[in-house]
Amino acid sequence: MHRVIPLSKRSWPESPPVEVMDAMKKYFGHSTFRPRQWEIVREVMNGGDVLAIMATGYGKSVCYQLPSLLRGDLTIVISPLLSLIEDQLKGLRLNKIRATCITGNTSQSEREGIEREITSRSVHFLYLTPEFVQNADFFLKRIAPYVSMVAIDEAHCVSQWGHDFRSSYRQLAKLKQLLHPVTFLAVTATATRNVADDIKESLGMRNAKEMRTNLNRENIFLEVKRGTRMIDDLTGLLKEDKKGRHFGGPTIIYCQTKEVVNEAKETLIRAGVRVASYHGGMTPTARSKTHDDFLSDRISTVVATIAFGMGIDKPDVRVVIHYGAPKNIESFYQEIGRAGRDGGDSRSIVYFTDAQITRNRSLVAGSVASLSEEYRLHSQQMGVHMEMYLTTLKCRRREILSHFDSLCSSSPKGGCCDNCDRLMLRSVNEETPDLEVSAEARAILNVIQRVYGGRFGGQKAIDYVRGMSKEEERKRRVPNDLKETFGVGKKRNELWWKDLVKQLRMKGFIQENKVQNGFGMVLSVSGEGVRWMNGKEKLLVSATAVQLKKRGSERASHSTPGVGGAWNGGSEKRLLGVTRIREWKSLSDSTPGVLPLAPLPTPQSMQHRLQLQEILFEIRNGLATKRDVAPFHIASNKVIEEIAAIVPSSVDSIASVSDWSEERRREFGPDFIEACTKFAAVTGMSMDTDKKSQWMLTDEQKKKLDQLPPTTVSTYRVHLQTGIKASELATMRNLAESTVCTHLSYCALAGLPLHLEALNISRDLREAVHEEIKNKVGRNIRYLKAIMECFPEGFVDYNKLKIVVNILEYEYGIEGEERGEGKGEMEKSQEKRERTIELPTSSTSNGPPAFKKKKMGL
Ligand SMILES: Nc1ncnc2c1ncn2[C@@H]1O[C@H](COP(=O)(O)OP(=O)(O)OP(=O)(O)O)[C@@H](O)[C@H]1O
Repeated sequence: MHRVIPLSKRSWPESPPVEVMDAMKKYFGHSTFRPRQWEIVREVMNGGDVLAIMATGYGKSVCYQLPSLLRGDLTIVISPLLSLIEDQLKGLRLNKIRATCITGNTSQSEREGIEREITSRSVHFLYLTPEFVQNADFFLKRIAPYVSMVAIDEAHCVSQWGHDFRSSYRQLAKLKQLLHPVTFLAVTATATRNVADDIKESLGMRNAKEMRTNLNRENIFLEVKRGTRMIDDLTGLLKEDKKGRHFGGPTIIYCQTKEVVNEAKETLIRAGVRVASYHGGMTPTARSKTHDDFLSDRISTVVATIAFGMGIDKPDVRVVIHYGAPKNIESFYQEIGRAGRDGGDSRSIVYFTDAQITRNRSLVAGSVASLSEEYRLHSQQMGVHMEMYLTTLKCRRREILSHFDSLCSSSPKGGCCDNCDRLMLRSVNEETPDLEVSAEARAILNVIQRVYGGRFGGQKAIDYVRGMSKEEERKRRVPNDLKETFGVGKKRNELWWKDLVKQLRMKGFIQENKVQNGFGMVLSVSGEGVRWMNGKEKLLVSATAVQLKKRGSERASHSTPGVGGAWNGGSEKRLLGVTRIREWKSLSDSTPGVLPLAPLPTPQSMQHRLQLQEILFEIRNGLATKRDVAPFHIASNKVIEEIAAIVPSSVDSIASVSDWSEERRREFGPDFIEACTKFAAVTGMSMDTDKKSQWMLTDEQKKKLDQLPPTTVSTYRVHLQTGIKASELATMRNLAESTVCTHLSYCALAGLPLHLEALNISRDLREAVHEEIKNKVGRNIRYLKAIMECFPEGFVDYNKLKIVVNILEYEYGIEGEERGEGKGEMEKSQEKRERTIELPTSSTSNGPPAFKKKKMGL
């Protein structure tokens, strides 16, 4: 054990000192902190309580484990699930860190043993369930002198505002008294303003610092599809290779009921997928087998109810499918957050039907009926945001992020969602415009509330404003002002009004209430709706397809700049002119500024690298079985890929592998080194290739690369090192060819050099595209389709076109940006471009999709 430094005796500096960085490298293998991690660690080590709201898979464990490792004292970790606790303990023990747990299954004698370990200061982490804490006052008082911190994982469970309320979490505040003095660190990925305030209040940490990271999980691509037949929907996503049929990597499929779980499992078994199920109707042993088989890659897919939510800690889940409309946006964010915790590209796909949305609404209305108004509205809001996510034609990512932070300051980037992709590949601006509906909204709200008294569904109110004869009788019985409302909306069709009612419900102006002792729901106007009705504020909604139909002439003109929700900059994005302001350099150009690359690997050496990777994966899996842990506990996929690239011959050359702790490197490194040495002897592969020596970029180029999303960086790294074709690159990255080409187009826009020959992009093609842009589309490069239509079929495809257009944008600049003549001006223009990459302004596929800060309410 380390020496114990009493809590108050040391003040930790703003930048992590060397000993902290050494511990980070030693225990976690990380060379840097992610933003806010050190701030959080520092604050709790200086004795302050913290509520940390960090994206799923961001690295909360570092925050609550590092303090005890540095100070050599004891942290109690409260964790909601036994499976999570077991996973954490396995990971810590492999690092030779003393950690233990007490759960309902711990015997009295085991508890006494643990207490002895604590009092002899030979344990760093004690994991407890909140249920255990409820009845353990005497035990906790006895160990109090040894505890310096309490970490509360999944802290949103404290709050009734949240999606996963656990009453036992509310008892945790007593730990402050029982263990006094003690620091609290509460961590969660899902806390809105209300939830955050409630957590602090309920845990008695009113003075806690609240620290938030960006919640955007940009490595998860978001897609939504209409559900059809299960067999078609699910099997249509399958891929086949030597590992059999799978969804492109470890996959979780969430279903709403265990019946659907079983049906999906049977469907996939018949399709040849290695799959198992997980739901509340199974025995704990059967559930635990599914969990273990999934962690150990014996099965590729788990079909589960949401019971499989927080408990899964597998870093390389590539796909999360929701088969059926999810109920609320907060649980949904947690569930899709199971994907891509290793930072790799991942997908979230939802299949839904309208009937499922209606059923969910009815369930929520039923379950919240007994709650107070504020909780009821919040619960309904979580459902409304989910519905908006499913049905929006705009960016889905923004829809999620704005639920947690209405002032969200993150700007979604490329590889974002199906809607952004759709909007990229268009020939005119098809962004849905905002529509002013103040008069119509006031009319229908008035009718719902005053004509029908909140006792009917929406149909009667719609018929009333449309002046339908079946509701005429009603007109005679209402005050005069309401008589006039009869028929005011007859110019709009029924679907138009239905969409408006839905929009008002989504805005929170209309509330749905379940019919008592019956089926269906009735509508009333919420307090917020009444406030708006009585005010003078205008109401803008994002027009639906039906609402647009009525506005044919307006529709043609809605490509006017400025109209169009989140999308930036109207319909035009014109190349500056015909003179290059700077030259974009290919890797084959021997122009100064691009350093020569190390010789590119031959196809044979690439083949060898892949073979070695497979051998190393096998070794890892063998070690995991022997140790009864999951393969990722031994080494992550990324670590294996790095080792296969280095081909180490000694412990020294394995030292540069990142995110691999010292203890793991020491213990498992020799097995991998031995395999590499044998393989190199047979194949003649060169050994000890320092991965860094393959980075031939200038410092300035590296800086630009750092500003791009991590998935783009990974694609670029492989492209740079291998110079292989886009199709091969896609296979290697396990991505679609269009995705890797989009990544490369971002690099081109950032001025980073590419292997253009490998991508089959000639100078002639670049010039031909430039000519057409100048002559036929008025230098407007916003819509790729319009450019594509200038060429005969088959001349160029979208993948090449998006790269070429971005090269041209880099070389010629964009109207409205400064055009520099001298060096200083050029640099200014360059700086501006760098900002563009951070906060992209393009809405076509020639750059990451753009989001207008103002429109996002940023
Ligand atoms: N500073 C860092 N540098 C590199 N990788 C990091 C860093 N911090 C954490 N990670 C990696 O991030 C991944 C997720 O970490 P961790 O399990 O702590 O996430 P989490 O926030 O608890 O996730 P969840 O919300 O899903 O429970 C791990 O693979 C971890 O190694």
